[in-house]
Amino acid sequence: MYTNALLTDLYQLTMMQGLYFEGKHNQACVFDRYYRHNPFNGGYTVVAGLEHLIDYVKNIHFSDDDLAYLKSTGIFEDTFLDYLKRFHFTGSIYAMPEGTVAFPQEVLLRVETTKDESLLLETCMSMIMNHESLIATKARRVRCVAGDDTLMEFGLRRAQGASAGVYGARSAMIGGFNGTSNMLSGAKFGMPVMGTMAHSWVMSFPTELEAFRTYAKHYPNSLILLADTYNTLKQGVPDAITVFREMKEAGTLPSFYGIRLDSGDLAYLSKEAHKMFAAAGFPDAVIAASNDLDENLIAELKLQGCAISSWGVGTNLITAKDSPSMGGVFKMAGQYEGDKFIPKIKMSDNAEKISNPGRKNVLRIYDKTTGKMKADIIILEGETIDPSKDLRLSSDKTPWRSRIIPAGSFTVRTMLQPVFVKGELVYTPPTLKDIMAYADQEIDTLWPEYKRLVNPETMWVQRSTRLSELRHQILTEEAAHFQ
Ligand SMILES: Nc1ncnc2c1ncn2[C@@H]1O[C@H](COP(=O)(O)OP(=O)(O)OP(=O)(O)O)[C@@H](O)[C@H]1O
Ligand SMILES: O=P(O)(O)OC[C@H]1O[C@H](OP(=O)(O)OP(=O)(O)O)[C@H](O)[C@@H]1O
Ligand SMILES: O=C(O)c1cccnc1
Repeated sequence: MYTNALLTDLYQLTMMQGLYFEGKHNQACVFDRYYRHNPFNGGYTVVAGLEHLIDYVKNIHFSDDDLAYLKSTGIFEDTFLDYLKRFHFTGSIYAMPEGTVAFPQEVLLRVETTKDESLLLETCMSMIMNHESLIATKARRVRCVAGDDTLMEFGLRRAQGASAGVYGARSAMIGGFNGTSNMLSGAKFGMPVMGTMAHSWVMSFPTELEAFRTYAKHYPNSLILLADTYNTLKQGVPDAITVFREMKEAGTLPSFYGIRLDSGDLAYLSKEAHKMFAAAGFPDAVIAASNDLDENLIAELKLQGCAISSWGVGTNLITAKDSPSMGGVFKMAGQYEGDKFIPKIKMSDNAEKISNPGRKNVLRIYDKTTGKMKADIIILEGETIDPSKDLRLSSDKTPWRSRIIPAGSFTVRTMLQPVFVKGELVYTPPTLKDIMAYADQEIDTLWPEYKRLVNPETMWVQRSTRLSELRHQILTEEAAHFQ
């Protein structure tokens, strides 16, 4: 059987082999994972994927089949393959917990291990965290406009593969969805599964009314009838009312019942349907909607006064259609030469792309009274901020915008938590329920200005003075080589 050890790019393995023969594969180093822009032109990113990542790192090893395949390529030598037989993760990983809100340039995850382990992990680690954070962020944008409405993830059939569907559904929960139609996600992650019926069910019976009655007979407690197969207002809603009335008379009408609309003008149809339900004595009939929805359309439908309180969101969420990739990167921040740690940067003509050197963490500053976030400061590990002293925020990018946060008015939180230490898993992943509750609290730490869909405020993120100085010093030294 092939394993996830092969879920990587060829160049990682060729570099690993090269370093092995150069005797450098065991060199200790530090890599950071961060991203440069929030997806969807948004004001934040919701971190997700850590549980998946832990599972991947814990289990990483090369099977006999993996090794046989590597040999068959003709690229890898037996001595290196022998070494890979014993490969497992021996390093340390520090990460922001799933559900955390994060911002560009911040270290979301720091890996301290050997060169070869860092190389092997990079591709899969980036894939997992980029994908799951992207979908969790999209879902959170939907939640932010949906208020307390029910959000159902319906995307599996349009997902780009099984893994994207399964882990995407989990990420949607971290972003604030209530459930999914995806059964494997439900089974694997203990998520609530939800669903209605397809047009094919309605079309399988001589009449829509018969289709509704039969469904109600089998599923009297979960009764959302698809009302748009033929004519929503002239037939679908009246047929639904007939079934609700029959159930009410029989004393079997459940507390949660209603219809789903999947085409036409969802605002108009939902308002008309609600009026018809109310006139028939069913004012609490739920109106669910689906049809290529996303956060923008839901916001627009709400502006139009729609009577929808349950939303099925598929394609646009599971594929993150309007921002389909997250550009998170994994860059070396330093390496040990003997016992000495040498911080490193990746140079670029584009100032934004120059990486931050050193072993870093992120300190988050909250207003003590409101609990809202004020800023993030990227620090060199070990640096502290004393909340009993004034804090001066001053970015080296925009020094003229400096400001003081008065002593005693703020709290400080360290964002990266130890996950693996020297190969040992030291972190107990929270349950999905706990992650969801934490993710809700996290988004509440942002003022609405950071959450709006269009042109949100940019969170204040700066380097500490020591980090800025170190970066400047390395940049100056590197630049001197090209004078
Ligand atoms: N009131 C509305 N305002 C804005 N967009 C809407 C409104 N009602 C529906 N939409 C959206 O417009 C898009 C097109 O919907 P429409 O039902 O016209 O096309 P359709 O999906 O091709 O329908 P059908 O299944 O009948 O062919 C969908 O994304 C839908 O969610
Ligand atoms: O529109 P999305 O956000 O992607 O949500 C999922 C869609 O999948 C279903 O349609 P489909 O036409 O695949 O099947 P159906 O016959 O059940 O309507 C459902 O009715 C939604 O329209
Ligand atoms: O249960 C539903 O209504 C459903 C599930 C998947 C896709 N579309 C709709």
